Amino acid sequence: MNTPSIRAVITDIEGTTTDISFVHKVLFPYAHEQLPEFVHSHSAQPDVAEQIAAVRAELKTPDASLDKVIETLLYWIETDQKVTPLKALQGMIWADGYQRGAFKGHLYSDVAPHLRQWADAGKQLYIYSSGSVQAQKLLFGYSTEGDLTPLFSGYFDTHIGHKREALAYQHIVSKLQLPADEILFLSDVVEELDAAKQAGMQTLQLVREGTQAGTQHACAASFDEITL
Ligand SMILES: CSCCC(=O)C(=O)COP(=O)(O)O
Ligand SMILES: [Mg+2]
Repeated sequence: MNTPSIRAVITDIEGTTTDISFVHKVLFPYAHEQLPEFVHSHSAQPDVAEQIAAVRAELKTPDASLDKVIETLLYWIETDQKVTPLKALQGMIWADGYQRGAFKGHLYSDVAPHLRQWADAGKQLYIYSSGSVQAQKLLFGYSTEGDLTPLFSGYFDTHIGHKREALAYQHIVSKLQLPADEILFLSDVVEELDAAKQAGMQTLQLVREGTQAGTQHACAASFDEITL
Protein backbone atom coordinates (compact mmCIF):
# COMPACT_ATOMS: atom_id res chain seq x y z
CA MET A 1 0.00 0.00 0.00
CA ASN A 2 1.19 3.54 -0.72
CA THR A 3 -0.25 6.25 1.49
CA PRO A 4 1.32 9.61 0.55
CA SER A 5 1.64 12.55 2.94
CA ILE A 6 0.96 10.65 6.14
CA ARG A 7 2.29 12.79 9.00
CA ALA A 8 0.86 10.89 11.95
CA VAL A 9 0.07 7.25 12.63
CA ILE A 10 -2.39 6.26 15.34
CA THR A 11 -2.40 2.62 16.26
CA ASP A 12 -4.82 0.41 18.14
CA ILE A 13 -3.21 -2.20 20.42
CA GLU A 14 -5.21 -5.43 20.80
CA GLY A 15 -5.18 -7.34 17.50
CA THR A 16 -3.00 -4.68 15.81
CA THR A 17 0.33 -4.36 17.64
CA THR A 18 -0.41 -7.07 20.16
CA ASP A 19 -1.80 -10.59 20.16
CA ILE A 20 -5.42 -10.62 21.37
CA SER A 21 -4.59 -13.66 23.48
CA PHE A 22 -2.02 -11.67 25.52
CA VAL A 23 -4.80 -9.25 26.50
CA HIS A 24 -7.46 -11.92 27.11
CA LYS A 25 -5.36 -14.75 28.52
CA VAL A 26 -2.72 -12.82 30.50
CA LEU A 27 -3.83 -9.25 31.29
CA PHE A 28 -7.54 -9.73 31.92
CA PRO A 29 -7.13 -12.85 34.13
CA TYR A 30 -4.40 -11.07 36.15
CA ALA A 31 -6.70 -8.08 36.74
CA HIS A 32 -9.62 -10.41 37.58
CA GLU A 33 -7.57 -12.23 40.19
CA GLN A 34 -6.01 -9.16 41.81
CA LEU A 35 -8.94 -6.75 41.66
CA PRO A 36 -10.93 -7.66 44.82
CA GLU A 37 -7.91 -7.37 47.13
CA PHE A 38 -6.61 -4.28 45.26
CA VAL A 39 -9.92 -2.39 45.55
CA HIS A 40 -10.39 -3.35 49.22
CA SER A 41 -6.89 -2.36 50.22
CA HIS A 42 -6.70 0.87 48.17
CA SER A 43 -10.28 2.15 48.47
CA ALA A 44 -9.20 5.23 50.43
CA GLN A 45 -6.53 6.20 47.88
CA PRO A 46 -7.93 9.22 45.94
CA ASP A 47 -7.43 7.84 42.39
CA VAL A 48 -9.02 4.49 43.37
CA ALA A 49 -11.84 6.19 45.32
CA GLU A 50 -12.57 8.24 42.18
CA GLN A 51 -13.01 5.03 40.13
CA ILE A 52 -15.21 3.43 42.81
CA ALA A 53 -17.43 6.54 42.72
CA ALA A 54 -17.55 6.28 38.90
CA VAL A 55 -18.70 2.64 39.11
CA ARG A 56 -21.44 3.65 41.56
CA ALA A 57 -22.46 6.40 39.13
CA GLU A 58 -22.61 3.86 36.25
CA LEU A 59 -24.82 1.68 38.48
CA LYS A 60 -26.92 4.76 39.36
CA THR A 61 -26.61 3.56 42.96
CA PRO A 62 -24.55 6.08 44.97
CA ASP A 63 -24.62 3.89 48.11
CA ALA A 64 -23.74 0.57 46.40
CA SER A 65 -21.53 -1.51 48.72
CA LEU A 66 -17.86 -2.05 47.93
CA ASP A 67 -18.64 -5.74 47.33
CA LYS A 68 -21.29 -4.75 44.75
CA VAL A 69 -18.77 -2.43 43.06
CA ILE A 70 -16.23 -5.28 42.92
CA GLU A 71 -18.82 -7.75 41.63
CA THR A 72 -19.69 -5.25 38.86
CA LEU A 73 -16.05 -4.71 37.92
CA LEU A 74 -15.42 -8.48 37.72
CA TYR A 75 -18.50 -8.87 35.50
CA TRP A 76 -17.21 -6.09 33.22
CA ILE A 77 -13.87 -7.90 32.90
CA GLU A 78 -15.62 -11.22 32.12
CA THR A 79 -17.75 -9.56 29.43
CA ASP A 80 -14.90 -7.33 28.10
CA GLN A 81 -16.76 -4.07 28.65
CA LYS A 82 -14.75 -0.96 27.84
CA VAL A 83 -15.95 1.03 30.85
CA THR A 84 -13.60 3.87 31.82
CA PRO A 85 -13.35 3.22 35.61
CA LEU A 86 -12.62 -0.48 34.98
CA LYS A 87 -9.93 0.44 32.45
CA ALA A 88 -8.36 2.89 34.93
CA LEU A 89 -8.27 0.26 37.70
CA GLN A 90 -6.88 -2.41 35.36
CA GLY A 91 -4.00 -0.07 34.51
CA MET A 92 -3.20 0.41 38.21
CA ILE A 93 -3.31 -3.35 38.86
CA TRP A 94 -1.18 -4.23 35.80
CA ALA A 95 1.49 -1.73 36.92
CA ASP A 96 2.46 -4.05 39.73
CA GLY A 97 2.52 -7.09 37.40
CA TYR A 98 4.80 -5.37 34.87
CA GLN A 99 7.06 -3.90 37.53
CA ARG A 100 7.68 -7.23 39.25
CA GLY A 101 8.19 -9.02 35.90
CA ALA A 102 5.05 -11.21 36.01
CA PHE A 103 4.67 -10.49 32.26
CA LYS A 104 5.93 -8.22 29.46
CA GLY A 105 3.76 -6.36 26.94
CA HIS A 106 3.46 -8.53 23.86
CA LEU A 107 4.30 -6.94 20.50
CA TYR A 108 4.31 -8.74 17.16
CA SER A 109 7.90 -8.93 15.87
CA ASP A 110 7.13 -6.63 12.90
CA VAL A 111 5.87 -3.76 15.08
CA ALA A 112 8.91 -2.24 16.86
CA PRO A 113 11.17 -1.99 13.76
CA HIS A 114 8.51 -0.07 11.84
CA LEU A 115 7.58 2.19 14.75
CA ARG A 116 11.28 3.10 15.06
CA GLN A 117 11.60 3.64 11.30
CA TRP A 118 8.48 5.83 11.13
CA ALA A 119 9.60 7.89 14.14
CA ASP A 120 13.07 8.31 12.57
CA ALA A 121 11.37 9.51 9.38
CA GLY A 122 9.63 12.25 11.39
CA LYS A 123 6.16 10.69 11.61
CA GLN A 124 4.25 11.41 14.80
CA LEU A 125 3.15 8.21 16.52
CA TYR A 126 0.10 7.86 18.78
CA ILE A 127 -1.82 5.07 20.44
CA TYR A 128 -5.59 4.91 20.71
CA SER A 129 -6.80 2.02 22.83
CA SER A 130 -9.68 1.26 25.17
CA GLY A 131 -6.99 0.41 27.71
CA SER A 132 -6.16 3.45 29.88
CA VAL A 133 -3.24 5.70 28.97
CA GLN A 134 -1.42 4.25 31.99
CA ALA A 135 -2.02 0.71 30.66
CA GLN A 136 -0.79 1.74 27.19
CA LYS A 137 2.42 3.24 28.58
CA LEU A 138 3.02 0.10 30.65
CA LEU A 139 2.54 -2.25 27.69
CA PHE A 140 4.95 -0.30 25.49
CA GLY A 141 7.28 0.57 28.37
CA TYR A 142 7.67 -3.02 29.56
CA SER A 143 7.35 -4.62 26.14
CA THR A 144 9.01 -7.74 24.75
CA GLU A 145 10.99 -5.29 22.55
CA GLY A 146 12.10 -3.02 25.42
CA ASP A 147 10.88 0.49 26.28
CA LEU A 148 9.27 1.99 23.18
CA THR A 149 7.54 4.90 24.93
CA PRO A 150 10.10 7.49 23.69
CA LEU A 151 8.77 6.85 20.16
CA PHE A 152 5.28 8.13 20.94
CA SER A 153 3.99 11.69 20.75
CA GLY A 154 0.80 10.92 22.68
CA TYR A 155 -1.82 8.47 23.88
CA PHE A 156 -5.64 8.41 23.71
CA ASP A 157 -8.08 6.26 25.67
CA THR A 158 -11.84 6.22 26.34
CA HIS A 159 -11.63 9.70 27.88
CA ILE A 160 -11.56 11.04 24.29
CA GLY A 161 -14.57 8.87 23.35
CA HIS A 162 -15.40 5.33 22.30
CA LYS A 163 -13.49 3.71 19.50
CA ARG A 164 -16.52 2.92 17.34
CA GLU A 165 -17.77 6.54 17.35
CA ALA A 166 -16.64 9.05 14.72
CA LEU A 167 -16.78 11.88 17.26
CA ALA A 168 -13.83 10.37 19.15
CA TYR A 169 -11.68 10.54 16.00
CA GLN A 170 -12.85 14.11 15.31
CA HIS A 171 -11.63 15.06 18.79
CA ILE A 172 -8.29 13.37 18.08
CA VAL A 173 -7.94 15.27 14.79
CA SER A 174 -8.49 18.53 16.71
CA LYS A 175 -5.85 17.57 19.29
CA LEU A 176 -3.28 16.65 16.61
CA GLN A 177 -3.90 19.88 14.68
CA LEU A 178 -3.23 18.08 11.38
CA PRO A 179 -5.50 17.63 8.35
CA ALA A 180 -7.48 14.44 9.00
CA ASP A 181 -6.35 12.85 5.72
CA GLU A 182 -2.71 13.14 6.81
CA ILE A 183 -3.43 10.85 9.75
CA LEU A 184 -3.42 7.07 9.32
CA PHE A 185 -5.37 4.92 11.80
CA LEU A 186 -4.41 1.25 12.17
CA SER A 187 -6.80 -1.27 13.71
CA ASP A 188 -8.06 -4.84 13.34
CA VAL A 189 -11.69 -3.83 13.98
CA VAL A 190 -13.75 -2.67 10.99
CA GLU A 191 -16.20 -0.64 13.11
CA GLU A 192 -13.27 1.39 14.51
CA LEU A 193 -11.86 1.93 11.02
CA ASP A 194 -15.31 2.99 9.76
CA ALA A 195 -15.53 5.59 12.53
CA ALA A 196 -12.01 6.92 11.79
CA LYS A 197 -12.81 7.12 8.07
CA GLN A 198 -16.00 9.06 8.83
CA ALA A 199 -13.77 11.59 10.62
CA GLY A 200 -11.68 11.88 7.45
CA MET A 201 -8.65 9.80 8.50
CA GLN A 202 -6.90 7.32 6.26
CA THR A 203 -7.41 3.79 7.51
CA LEU A 204 -5.71 0.43 7.27
CA GLN A 205 -6.88 -2.86 8.72
CA LEU A 206 -4.33 -5.22 10.27
CA VAL A 207 -5.45 -8.71 9.35
CA ARG A 208 -3.51 -10.82 11.82
CA GLU A 209 -4.08 -14.56 12.07
CA GLY A 210 -7.71 -15.09 13.05
CA THR A 211 -8.90 -11.60 11.99
CA GLN A 212 -11.65 -11.36 9.38
CA ALA A 213 -10.75 -8.91 6.61
CA GLY A 214 -13.28 -6.12 6.10
CA THR A 215 -14.26 -4.69 2.77
CA GLN A 216 -13.68 -0.98 2.18
CA HIS A 217 -10.39 -0.50 4.07
CA ALA A 218 -6.87 -1.10 2.84
CA CYS A 219 -5.40 -4.07 4.67
CA ALA A 220 -2.07 -5.58 5.63
CA ALA A 221 -1.07 -8.83 7.31
CA SER A 222 1.70 -7.08 9.27
CA PHE A 223 3.45 -3.72 9.63
CA ASP A 224 5.99 -5.01 7.05
CA GLU A 225 3.33 -4.41 4.36
CA ILE A 226 2.71 -0.77 5.29
CA THR A 227 4.52 1.95 3.33
CA LEU A 228 4.06 5.53 4.47
C1 LIG B 1 -3.59 -1.08 26.82
S1 LIG B 1 -3.39 -2.77 27.03
C2 LIG B 1 -4.95 -3.40 27.47
C3 LIG B 1 -5.91 -3.34 26.38
C4 LIG B 1 -7.31 -3.30 26.89
O1 LIG B 1 -7.56 -3.17 28.07
C5 LIG B 1 -8.36 -3.39 25.94
O2 LIG B 1 -9.53 -3.31 26.33
C6 LIG B 1 -8.06 -3.54 24.50
O3 LIG B 1 -8.52 -2.46 23.86
P1 LIG B 1 -8.11 -2.10 22.35
O4 LIG B 1 -8.85 -0.83 22.15
O5 LIG B 1 -6.63 -1.95 22.27
O6 LIG B 1 -8.66 -3.16 21.46
MG1 LIG C 1 -8.01 -3.98 18.26
